[in-house]
Amino acid sequence: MPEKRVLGIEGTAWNFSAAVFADDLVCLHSAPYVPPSGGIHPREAAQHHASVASDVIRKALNEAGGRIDAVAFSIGPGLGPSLRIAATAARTLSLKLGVPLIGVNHCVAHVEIGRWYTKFADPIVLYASGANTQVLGFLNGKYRIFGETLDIGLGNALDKFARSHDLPHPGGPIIEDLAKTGSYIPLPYTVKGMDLAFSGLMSAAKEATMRGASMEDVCFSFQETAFAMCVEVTERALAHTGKDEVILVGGVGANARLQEMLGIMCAERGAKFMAPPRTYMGDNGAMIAYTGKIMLEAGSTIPVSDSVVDPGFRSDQVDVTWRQDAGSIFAPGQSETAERGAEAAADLTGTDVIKTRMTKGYRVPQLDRHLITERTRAEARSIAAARRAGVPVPVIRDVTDREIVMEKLDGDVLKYVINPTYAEGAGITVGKLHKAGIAHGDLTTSNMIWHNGRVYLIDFGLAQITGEIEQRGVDLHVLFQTLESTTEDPETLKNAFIAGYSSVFSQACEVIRREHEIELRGRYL
Ligand SMILES: C[C@@H](O)[C@H](NC(=O)OP(=O)(O)OC[C@H]1O[C@@H](n2cnc3c(N)ncnc32)[C@H](O)[C@@H]1O)C(=O)O
Ligand SMILES: [Fe+2]
Repeated sequence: MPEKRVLGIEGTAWNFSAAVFADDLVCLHSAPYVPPSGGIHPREAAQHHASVASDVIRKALNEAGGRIDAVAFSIGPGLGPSLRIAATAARTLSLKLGVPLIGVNHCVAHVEIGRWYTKFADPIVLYASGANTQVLGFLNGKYRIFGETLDIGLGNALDKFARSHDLPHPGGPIIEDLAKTGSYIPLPYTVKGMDLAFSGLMSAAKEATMRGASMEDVCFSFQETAFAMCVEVTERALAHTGKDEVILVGGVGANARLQEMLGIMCAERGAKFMAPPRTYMGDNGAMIAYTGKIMLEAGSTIPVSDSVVDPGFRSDQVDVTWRQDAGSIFAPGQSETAERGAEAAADLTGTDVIKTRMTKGYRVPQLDRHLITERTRAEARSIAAARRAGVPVPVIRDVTDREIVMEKLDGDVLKYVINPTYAEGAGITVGKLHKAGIAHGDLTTSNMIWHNGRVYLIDFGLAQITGEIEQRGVDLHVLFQTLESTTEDPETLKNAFIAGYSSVFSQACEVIRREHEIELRGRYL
């Protein structure tokens, strides 16, 4: 049987693009919209798309020649007016040619073109684009989001900063160029568990230039800070899932420094790293054509009546019908004598645990030193405070610049053995912690140990002593995301956790409400 040929149409934002995979040839044609001034204007972008659509599509079809078996298009997420132009073109062609229609999730298409190019079967994906920044991994039929931006996408943060200095859109590539001759100045580094935030960094970058720092230095430091945040979260997802491949996709992925940093992180961990070339990195029709093709082979077509665009369509909502594998879930059991997490190594050979924070070759030395010392100190302070408040945590014996010596706990790590009883126990422990005014900052099941009938918390490296509801909400959000991305029945476990949490903490309702808000905020808007 000849290979299926699918026309893919992309038009979510700045690029109107169409492609067909025809045997070994990728017939790809694009017409980018370049705003005359300022950022992307949704209505103008849509007008641009409407004016180039038939020409771009005709070119791709002509080059491919012959039959087309289906028409695929980006159904979301993206800018409403632009999405509708591409959808209308796709519906019209599907009816005219009498072939099925396929609605492709744009984010998942970024992932799939990356998998196609790299041939990596089950990678952790850093997807960094204008509107989105997510760390994804496949598990049981869905791409799970391990971490994502809680405010704006990394590309938008770079573009907005560039625009505030009257640089043309898109700012990302210009910043990359300016950064080449810059030096490091400290800017805010925001990682909350597995999630990221960029708007504070962008504002601080603007302020730094207003105070007289050079554009080169600020661009360099903006990149170093933002990219280190992304790489850190990617490494956390690798450590948590035990996967051993990483790919980088999305427009910001074209950045050579980001590629270099991910490459260094992977080399240090013994993982494989690859990124597709620029053509397939930013928005393009080939990613829709390819994803459309594998969706067609899996039977995932839609009637025209179901082809309404969804500007808020999330990557984790997609049923990945075309992957038969389960996706690996957990790191294989670690050794009895040493454990290596994303940022620290624990020596378990003695009667105590010695936790040492590791230098990361992907970070500039100043940032590396700063993060290591800060986190070691903060961790020791928070563990001591938690202990005083009666929260189950290990006893601390000694602290240096990068080392903490603490009591060794025998027991099961919840990541491997979670059940409703343990989840309720986790709720009680976290409730006590939050009541004591401490937010953990990295509340995953890897950091919980069932010991003597209670859940003990470890790894306070990102903890904060704070009265804020927000930080507690982020804690629950990180935990719930972990349960969703790594367990079969997250709802039961969440409910058990909430029961325990509410039994010891009077502000539980307020925090749970805030967690819902945070989840909504993380969505593409
Ligand atoms: C929903 C969809 O419309 C959206 N697409 C999107 O944002 O376009 P994409 O082509 O994936 O990414 C564009 C972003 O990628 C940035 N970019 C491009 N080249 C860059 C470079 N060399 N360094 C840094 N950023 C770069 C641009 O500044 C811009 O912010 C998305 O995937 O979120
Ligand atoms: Fe995109």
